[in-house]
Amino acid sequence: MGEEEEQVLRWFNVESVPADYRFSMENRPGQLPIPICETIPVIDLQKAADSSSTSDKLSIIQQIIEASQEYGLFQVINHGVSGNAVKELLSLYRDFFKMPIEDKKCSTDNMNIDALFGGSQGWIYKNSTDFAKDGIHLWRDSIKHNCYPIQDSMQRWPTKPTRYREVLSRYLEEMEVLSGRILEMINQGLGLEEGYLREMSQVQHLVANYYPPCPDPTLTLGLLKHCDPSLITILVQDGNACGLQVVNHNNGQWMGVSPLPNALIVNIGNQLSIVSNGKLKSPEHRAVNSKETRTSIAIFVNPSPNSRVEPAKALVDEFNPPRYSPTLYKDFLCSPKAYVLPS
Ligand SMILES: O=C(O)CCC(=O)C(=O)O
Ligand SMILES: [Fe+2]
Repeated sequence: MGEEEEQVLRWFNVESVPADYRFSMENRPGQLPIPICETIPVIDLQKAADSSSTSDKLSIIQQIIEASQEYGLFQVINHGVSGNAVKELLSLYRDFFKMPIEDKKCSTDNMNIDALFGGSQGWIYKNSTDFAKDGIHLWRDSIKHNCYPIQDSMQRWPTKPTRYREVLSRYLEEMEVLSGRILEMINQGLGLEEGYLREMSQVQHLVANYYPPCPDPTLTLGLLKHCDPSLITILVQDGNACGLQVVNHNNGQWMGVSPLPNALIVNIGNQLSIVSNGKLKSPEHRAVNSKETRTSIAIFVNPSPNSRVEPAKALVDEFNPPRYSPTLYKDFLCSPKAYVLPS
């Protein structure tokens, strides 16, 4: 089937938003675009590279900690991830989502959360028709799978497009380096013992989100309000549309995150909020649609399934009692707490 012919058959190829994609008045974005928050920090990591001075490094650490306290989110530039690896990754998912649905679905039935823990499952592909909140669908397709360890998990990734494994593994190797650097800086900024976050953070999983053009984005949502169940999430986005929004925790208003070319977005997840005993914020965020296609690829850097997640002892004393009780990460991920603000 030619691409044009296939496009005609695709679920989003409609002139107006079908009733079962229209969110209620209180959940839909309503007015769009909403203002971009210009004060979300854009941090230049070049200055934290090995050859830079100690005071430059400390200043970057300070910026990361402040951004994580104030917004729970920041962008990084000069992050060391090869521009070519990013370009190839974006092109890969552009091609992946264009494929016919039979090629995107995993042939293994009964996919579940095990897929994220390297179980025997493959990947989870969701078409917009699979999603429903109160009978309303998200304007999004997505694929999700485990990425750790890269070489093993790769055997269970898609094989179409044929370059899938090669392109993604290259990007993930770079993500391991970048996430290690960022976590190390957060570790230092929080005053945790050396390697504390690195040790608890080896597992990665991936979610790629495809938000097709939408005839009326004021009515629909790409992703509902949530927090990430990770330690940190590193997100790359394709397209110029402003799709990611975060809640301003001072006034509860939505703010747009600027789609900066060549930047990566770093998002503090619930696990890091818990480990830091609430010092770092895990932001509530959502994805809105636009008239243009937008794709985002999120790498979730997680604790291993059997690790016990709790406030770090170094951050707890009689004046700062632990705000969260210990939970095994795999239990947390399957609980209703996984995607909401930690309490
Ligand atoms: O598409 C986006 O910008 C947000 C993606 C996201 O929040 C997620 O995958 O958890
Ligand atoms: Fe998210």
